Amino acid sequence: MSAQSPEIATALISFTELVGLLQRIFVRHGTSPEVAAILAHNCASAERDGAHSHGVFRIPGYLSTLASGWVNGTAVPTVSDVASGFVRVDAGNGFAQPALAAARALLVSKARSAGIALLAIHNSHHFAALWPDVEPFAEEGLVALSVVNSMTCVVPHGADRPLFGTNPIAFAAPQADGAPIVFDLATSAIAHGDVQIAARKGERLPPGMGVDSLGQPTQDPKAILEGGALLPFGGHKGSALSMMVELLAAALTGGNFSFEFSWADHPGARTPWTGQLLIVIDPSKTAGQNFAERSHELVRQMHAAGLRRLPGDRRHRARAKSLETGIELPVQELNQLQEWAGD
Ligand SMILES: NC(=O)C1=CN([C@@H]2O[C@H](COP(=O)(O)OP(=O)(O)OC[C@H]3O[C@@H](n4cnc5c(N)ncnc54)[C@H](OP(=O)(O)O)[C@@H]3O)[C@@H](O)[C@H]2O)C=CC1
Ligand SMILES: O=C(O)C1=NCCCC1
Repeated sequence: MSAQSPEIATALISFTELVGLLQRIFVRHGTSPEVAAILAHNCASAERDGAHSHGVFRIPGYLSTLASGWVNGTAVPTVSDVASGFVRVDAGNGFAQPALAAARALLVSKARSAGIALLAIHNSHHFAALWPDVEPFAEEGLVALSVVNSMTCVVPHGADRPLFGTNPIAFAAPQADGAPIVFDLATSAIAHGDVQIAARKGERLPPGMGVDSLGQPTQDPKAILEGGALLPFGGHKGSALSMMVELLAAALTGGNFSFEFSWADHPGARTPWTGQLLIVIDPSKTAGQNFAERSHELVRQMHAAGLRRLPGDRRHRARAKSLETGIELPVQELNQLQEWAGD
């Protein structure tokens, strides 16, 4: 997540301008205006927060995927109110974020009345950071947890070949007198996007991230991308969490496991066709209005214990800077975006 290197010419663009630019790109490449608005906001938010592996870096992957016919950019999600605390969405082979948007009001009203509600999305593609899916719930005083599975590229701990996806887990909780507490982490030692960025920059990875095509440990990102694989974070522990993500995001939703789809017939396709699960809790039903105070107290004690950085702090710093001065993009990248938008 490093800043742009000084020798690359950069330009500044406001968050609103970037959202508009990305929106025009998506529409021009085959999405509906509604889908474009959601994806553009998501992608620009990642760039604004310095989450570069899931910001504008992802645009070529979105466009080649749309061009391949693998994903339906105009899909209209089908929301089913299946049980008191359970909402199901068929994303119609479209993106996961519009499916979440379509079910959001029902999910929140169920969580507020029952105390907890679950959203199961299937037949969906998630190509983005996961924190934008949970953070807004915490801004409304709710606790949210989400998991999504991706594509086979991680060797389960103790196995011989890749099976799991990079399978992130994101969590958000409200905090009194502070931004929501949010973390979002891949269950692989490193996100696939960061391996691609390292390969593009010609950088080596730290040890313990992946293996080459012969299963030997490697720090070369290209060896991981070209026939190699990633490892779970924390050995058997991350592997167990990744397995849990496969179960919750795929088996429980009706989506594909990370190993159950293939891009072979759709050259250019990059988006995982899987599932996503969200659990939303209204803490006022369990801990009373006290929850946000309690989470603040935890943060206070963590700081008192010497903690300098909480998950989310780096993003919030990047966000504040982006909103103050604009989002910094390499000029070449900005020109390319404008060309794709037909500007
Ligand atoms: N859609 C998909 O299928 C997939 C998406 N992804 C996305 O990739 C992104 C990157 O994932 P990943 O590489 O695992 O993320 P990181 O390892 O960069 O960060 C994971 C979490 O830990 C926090 N953190 C990082 N360093 C520290 C530190 N020193 N002290 C305290 N907290 C820290 C981060 O906060 P902060 O953000 O503030 O740095 C973040 O919440 C995620 O947004 C994820 O959703 C990953 C896999 C698949
Ligand atoms: O960075 C990753 O890992 C992924 N991001 C988007 C979807 C595929 C996996």
